[in-house]
Amino acid sequence: MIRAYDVPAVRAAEDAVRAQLPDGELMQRAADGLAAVVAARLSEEGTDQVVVLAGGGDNGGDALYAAAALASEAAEVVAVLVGPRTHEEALAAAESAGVAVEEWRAGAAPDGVVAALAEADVVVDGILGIGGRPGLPEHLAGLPDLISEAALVVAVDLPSGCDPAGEVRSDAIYADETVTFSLAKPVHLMPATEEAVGLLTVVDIGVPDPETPAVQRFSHTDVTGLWPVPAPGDDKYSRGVLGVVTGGEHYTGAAVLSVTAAMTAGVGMVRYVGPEAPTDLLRQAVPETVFGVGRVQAWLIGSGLDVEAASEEQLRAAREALASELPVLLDAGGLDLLDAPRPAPTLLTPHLGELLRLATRLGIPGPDGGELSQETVQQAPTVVARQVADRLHCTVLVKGAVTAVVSPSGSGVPTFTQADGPSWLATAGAGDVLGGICGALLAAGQDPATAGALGALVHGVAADRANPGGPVRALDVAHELGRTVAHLLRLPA
Ligand SMILES: NC(=O)C1=CN([C@@H]2O[C@H](COP(=O)(O)OP(=O)(O)OC[C@H]3O[C@@H](n4cnc5c(N)ncnc54)[C@H](OP(=O)(O)O)[C@@H]3O)[C@@H](O)[C@H]2O)[C@@H](O)CC1
Ligand SMILES: Nc1ncnc2c1ncn2[C@@H]1O[C@H](COP(=O)(O)OP(=O)(O)O)[C@@H](O)[C@H]1O
Repeated sequence: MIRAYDVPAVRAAEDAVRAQLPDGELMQRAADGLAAVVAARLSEEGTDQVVVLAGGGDNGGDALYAAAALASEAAEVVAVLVGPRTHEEALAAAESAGVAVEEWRAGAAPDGVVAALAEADVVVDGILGIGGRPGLPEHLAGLPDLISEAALVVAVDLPSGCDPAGEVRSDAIYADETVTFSLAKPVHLMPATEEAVGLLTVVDIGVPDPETPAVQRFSHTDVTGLWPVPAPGDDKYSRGVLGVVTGGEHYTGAAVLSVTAAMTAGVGMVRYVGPEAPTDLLRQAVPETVFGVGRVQAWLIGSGLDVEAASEEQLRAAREALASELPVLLDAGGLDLLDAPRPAPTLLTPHLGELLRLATRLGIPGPDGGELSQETVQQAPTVVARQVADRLHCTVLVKGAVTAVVSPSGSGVPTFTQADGPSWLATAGAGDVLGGICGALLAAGQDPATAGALGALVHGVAADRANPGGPVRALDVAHELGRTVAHLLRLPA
């Protein structure tokens, strides 16, 4: 499990440790850890030109002390002071170690800075850390274009410009590697910001984990212990039966994809409710499917379901499921069926377009009070997802390269994010497969947040294993699930 802590919790944990240490010791540990990582990269690459960008806060202090430590490791270290102020002790240490200093506190970049950035092998981004607001300082808007394409960009704590809470996408430095100190922060794991982080390296500076994480991510080794594994006394009913209302006359394949995925992920039994075309197809493709309404432990409703054109039988089954006390997963067209909170566990699995449609239907406004836009949903997907979760008292899984599983405010459940799948997984029907996996987990008794996050993990790993490094089709991902679960269950805890 990877855990990330919000900024107030990080500051409190750091303050408690700092109070026990000599002045400046904690920052020195951070700077030494950062310098060791940069020195290792220089020696791996055989390179030696370093530019350190130092902002006005403690993040700039880390960067300048690291510059001082690197002065003996690199042929040239240039520190560029970009903040309205400078950490004076750290600057003095850098200067006395022989670091060349440039200033770029406003306006266009001075020629010396442009030249240094164009020639740099490694650029250390120490402009803003956890004290940063989203976006780069105005005069640094053009900075990313000045950094040599060939340079390795190492961010201190987080890429400058990123929202430390990871809620909002903004102009930022895109790092190849981010070196953080003892504790991961939401920025490192959230969909709006993770892409800018690159490789995350955690350097231990002796700050213990706070009690409550804000964001969590399952690792492969967490699957053992969470995945429902049958015992000798189990039968198909005790393992969980999933009722499935997916597909229709137009989207027949969605039924095959979702039911195949639920079966290969290990559900005890599937009861499918749908019209003739998907039913005929399922009889051929997944002969173990049972047809018609009956007793189930959870419902999967929606993938490939067009509510306007759905059969009477499907709509009746869906409405009865929503009125029941059973867990329900709503995907795609099924999202149109929920208007108010229900008293049982409910997991919604929209992609960004479906999230916009759903939030708009619920009357959730944009940040300016006007109508919600596609741009807002793209820039702040978890903010919108949380508003939906709060309105409907449900769990919202937002699909994407980084999939986020958001629970209602005040529920005490952290946001889960998973980034396990290759970009090849962005293919038609992949969401139907995810629905089948998460549905199987709900039927086995998992709570919606765990079912969503664990399902996303297994979905991503299966996509990779189905054809490592190359294209995959959704049905191949579904067929890979059984072997993927077996592989993950064999990993040592
Ligand atoms: N605490 C500890 O024990 C340890 C801390 N450590 C390190 O300290 C870092 C946190 O340092 P920090 O608190 O000084 O904040 P930091 O991110 O440097 O920002 C400074 C100032 O920038 C400004 N500003 C913000 N956003 C802006 C924007 N978009 N555009 C323009 N300006 C903006 C804003 O000032 P304002 O504008 O409000 O006057 C803000 O106050 C942390 O990430 C880690 O690297 C380590 O040494 C380990 C021990
Ligand atoms: N760039 C990406 N990298 C990895 N996974 C992705 C990427 N884009 C989308 N996905 C995953 O692919 C699936 C697509 O689902 P969805 O958009 O619902 O497709 P469909 O409706 O065709 O089934 C989701 O699980 C999503 O997380």
